[in-house]
Amino acid sequence: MMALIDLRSDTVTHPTDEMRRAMAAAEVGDDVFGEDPTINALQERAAGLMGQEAGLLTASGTMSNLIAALAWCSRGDEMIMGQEAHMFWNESAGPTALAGAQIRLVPNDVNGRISAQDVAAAVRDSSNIHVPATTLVCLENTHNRCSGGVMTPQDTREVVDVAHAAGAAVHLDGARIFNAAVALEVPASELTKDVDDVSFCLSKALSCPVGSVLCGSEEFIGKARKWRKMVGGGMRQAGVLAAAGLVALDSMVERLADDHANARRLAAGLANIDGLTVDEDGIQTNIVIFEVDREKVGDAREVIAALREDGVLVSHSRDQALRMVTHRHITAGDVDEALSRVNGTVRRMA
Ligand SMILES: Cc1ncc(COP(=O)(O)O)c(CN[C@H](C(=O)O)[C@H](C)O)c1O
Repeated sequence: MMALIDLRSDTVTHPTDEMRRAMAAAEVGDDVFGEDPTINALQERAAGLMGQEAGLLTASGTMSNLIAALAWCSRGDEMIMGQEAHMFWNESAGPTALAGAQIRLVPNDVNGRISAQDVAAAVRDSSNIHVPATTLVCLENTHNRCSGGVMTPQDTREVVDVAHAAGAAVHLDGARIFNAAVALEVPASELTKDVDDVSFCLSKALSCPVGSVLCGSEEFIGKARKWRKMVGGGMRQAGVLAAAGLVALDSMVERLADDHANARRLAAGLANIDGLTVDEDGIQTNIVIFEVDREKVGDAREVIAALREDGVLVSHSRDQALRMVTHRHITAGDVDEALSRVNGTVRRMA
């Protein structure tokens, strides 16, 4: 039985042995009372890395993003985000359904950035009784549906300045913020200190089993903690999870460069397969989105099924586009083997 090569997402990563040891040994307490010492240590460490005052452990990136919408938006407000945002495509309309905020989409560029000009043009004049107030602008760095593209500190500051001038807060969906920091060779805080709050995922490329950390001002985190409780996110002895997060922040950030090198290797190989199209120069981090020629190869979802038969797991991005994501379980050798299998699959289908 050939070993599966799982390139669906970096969410498939398993905790390291060091994480498991730390989880078993973690000091714990009741976090609803704020008494779990390991969670408190993680939240403090995370806030420092983000250049923010405080942090809050959440169950997922989706929960973090929802809590940010609940904390910043009132019912009937409007929040701006990119048309390819994860918060728009993959979070079950939570910000609208539960925060009661209308979503206003602006264009993402090829790297997933939204421009200060487009945000300025989208901000509403709520002095008009017909018009909702724009109270939140959401950024995403790196960008999932835009091939892991990164925003620089300058890109971020330009949008923050426009949002603040309009009286709106800025939430950064930083699920993969450490991938951006490593790709840009800057401290993560350079990408996060100017926004009003930021969430990053422990459970993706950092390889923890669960969790994200939402960071912001003391005042914001105080509100966020109550919203988290309301959505059922209050936790008890979750220091066993936070312990993995502390190990991740110590040992799993620098190695992200390996994932980025493997993503570039993957893209270079895919570019050489007739019937597939990929923007090799656009690969900045660990996500590779590529197009499948419908006439030459077939329907994208049929290709996913055929690749699974040949031992390669990939995810669907949009239309004829598929997505591969590198992570700690994927070596350069796995990339080469996956490319060989993909080539065989594509030739079999053509
Ligand atoms: C930018 C961004 N923000 C938020 C989330 C949500 O994180 P979780 O709720 O899965 O922890 C994700 C997860 N992304 C997952 C993936 O990439 O496989 C799926 C698509 O939901 C994300 O990519």
